[in-house]
Amino acid sequence: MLEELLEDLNPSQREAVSAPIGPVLVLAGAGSGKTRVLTRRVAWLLAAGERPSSILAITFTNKAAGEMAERVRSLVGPNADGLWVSTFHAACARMLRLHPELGGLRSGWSIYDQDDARRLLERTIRRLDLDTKRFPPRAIAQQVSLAKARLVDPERFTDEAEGLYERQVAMVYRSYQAALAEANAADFDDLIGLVVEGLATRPELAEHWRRRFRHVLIDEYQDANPAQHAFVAELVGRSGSVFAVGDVDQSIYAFRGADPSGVLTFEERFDGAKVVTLEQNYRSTNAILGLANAVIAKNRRRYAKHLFSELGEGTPARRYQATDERDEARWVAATVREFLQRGGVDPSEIAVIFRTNAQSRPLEEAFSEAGIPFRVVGGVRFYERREVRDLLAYLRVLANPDDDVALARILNVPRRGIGRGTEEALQAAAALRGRSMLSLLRAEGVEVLGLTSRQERALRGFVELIDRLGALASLHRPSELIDAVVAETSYLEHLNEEDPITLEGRLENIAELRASAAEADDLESFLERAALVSAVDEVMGASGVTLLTAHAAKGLEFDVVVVVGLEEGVFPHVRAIVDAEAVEEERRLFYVAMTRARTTLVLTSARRRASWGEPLYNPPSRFLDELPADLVATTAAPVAVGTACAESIQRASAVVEARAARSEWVVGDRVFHARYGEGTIRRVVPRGVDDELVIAFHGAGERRFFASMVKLRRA
Ligand SMILES: Nc1ncnc2c1ncn2[C@@H]1O[C@H](COP(=O)(O)OP(=O)(O)OP(=O)(O)O)[C@@H](O)[C@H]1O
Ligand SMILES: [Mg+2]
Repeated sequence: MLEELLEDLNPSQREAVSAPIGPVLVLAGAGSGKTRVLTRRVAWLLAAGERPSSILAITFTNKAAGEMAERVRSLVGPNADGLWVSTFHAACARMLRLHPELGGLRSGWSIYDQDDARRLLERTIRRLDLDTKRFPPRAIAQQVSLAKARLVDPERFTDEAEGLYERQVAMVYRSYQAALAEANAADFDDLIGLVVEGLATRPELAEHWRRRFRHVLIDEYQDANPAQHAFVAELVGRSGSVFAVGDVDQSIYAFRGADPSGVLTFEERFDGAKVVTLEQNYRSTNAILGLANAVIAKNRRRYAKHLFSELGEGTPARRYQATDERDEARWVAATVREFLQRGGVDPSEIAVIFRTNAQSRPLEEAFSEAGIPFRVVGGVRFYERREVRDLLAYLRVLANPDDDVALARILNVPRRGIGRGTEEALQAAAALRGRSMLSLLRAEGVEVLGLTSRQERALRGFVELIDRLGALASLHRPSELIDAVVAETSYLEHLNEEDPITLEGRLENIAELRASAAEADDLESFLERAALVSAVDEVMGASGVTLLTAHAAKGLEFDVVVVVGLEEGVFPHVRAIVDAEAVEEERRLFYVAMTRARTTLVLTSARRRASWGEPLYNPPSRFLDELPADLVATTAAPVAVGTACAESIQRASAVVEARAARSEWVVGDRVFHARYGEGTIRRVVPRGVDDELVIAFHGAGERRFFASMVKLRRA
């Protein structure tokens, strides 16, 4: 069994996987099998007789966690139950869920995501009579978050504050923490910070968790921040079983407080650490590696390493210089179309990577025009849609009556005559008495607010509504609770009144929320999952070309990668170009983007780019100059390519139309999909020249595909 787990690994990978229990660091470049080695180590520990429940494996996204858990299960079978594979945040949230007192919380506590946190900060700033123009909530949120990443609490922040402005920020930070505590809530950064503090100050609980997690494994270690390092240290101590894998060249979160030096100081942090390096890349061709290595070599702050690949020389990167961002997007769409049609590449094997989210819009338009299925990662995310947030806010109040941010959101949604004046009176009275809004109303009645009788009636009606729903909360499953909220509040009528045109889409979202709630055992675990899903988690699953930022692309791999917008001021980002260190982080980001590609790399830029005011004429990115000329093939003049593209788009559309016209599938057909297995066609929705198929798979739930792109058999 143990031997089997080492079979398809190279000698260095084996050495890492089978290292004696104790601190191990695997330092290696992109695509060298770090994630694979980490997964294998988990399986190896299990095969060596360690209990699954003694293992905590940390991944960068919830999605990666799910995949890793699945891979471990396929390696060792069902005895992986009890194993925790999750992000730092999700692991800490779960610990706090089991032991709220570890973080000074009460049971039923809420997680505040970035949007909630910003709202609460805004309220705090106003309450302190500060100007939200001088103290923009978004910027203050960033500062508070950076402080928490370094475990700097309000006291230390105050001590370190210089000048009036910083002292005022410190004051905001302090009141914000107080407001969080009052609401029995923790923001994202607190999840880590509270656990670290708890482990350091509550010996009995610390003892429990140290005994529980004998082995901690961490992927993407270079992007852990000091709070996360402290968390690991609290759990495993100086000589415990910690297995970290990382690549300093892929450190891209310094701007959020990540501390890549943690990788370099691993040997100081842990006694008797074993360090393994990997040199063979199993992902990319030598052409792609040559390009990536040449670029990253320009960074001064790094440890040089060699990467080689046995996947052949490969083809040079294709390079295209567009006239503007529309031309760029169209050329990319046409090129992608060619890969799909002639190259036979699966759409899910193609990624278009950009520096900032806003760059996706012209690409989305061009892809739609060309009839290419695509998905955008990190657009308006599911859990950020209004109707989804509204319903979640109801559930949150039911789980945690002190959750004031959620309460404020639904106080007058749907409209029930509770105006701004009432809300402000309620907030002020609650703040004055140091309790949450709902608990104040329940304890002292609506009369304490000195409102008109009409306002009182509206507010009383609201409390009764929450009490009615609250009575159901303990008896019903989360999905049924959603139904009850929708029914009791006449929420659908409210949506219809607001905007009948978007109603259908919103209903679909509610149905999706309901479906995802149906998978959860209880309200709290459902709310926890909803709060922790990140943009990156929405990467995989559906078919279609993936459009995503370089940050979101970390850890993933695709056959074809197109990196767009390679211009000074775009990539590297305009905020970075004046600062040598920031440029190095941008270069690492470009390195991450390029090394996602297995066989084909395409690099584009635009001469002119629309912006808020005047169009920008940015010179090509300095990174392009750093590429070895023999590994780049500049494509023909735009005009010629343009014509070729137009033809190929026409050809492609004809194919799509022909296929759609056949309308092969009808609702109720039973089908077989290579990846998801057997399923039934639930809906066929016309989308332009193509049909969208909604298929319910027995094993994999509901998935959507474009009829012309998905390969199905009749089952
Ligand atoms: N010994 C091996 N034999 C065959 N394939 C391998 C081997 N090691 C790794 N691979 C494959 O190489 C690819 C890259 O591996 P993996 O994703 O683990 O690399 P990584 O170092 O984590 O990359 P990144 O730095 O981008 O996160 C994967 O498809 C993996 O399955
Ligand atoms: Mg990896």
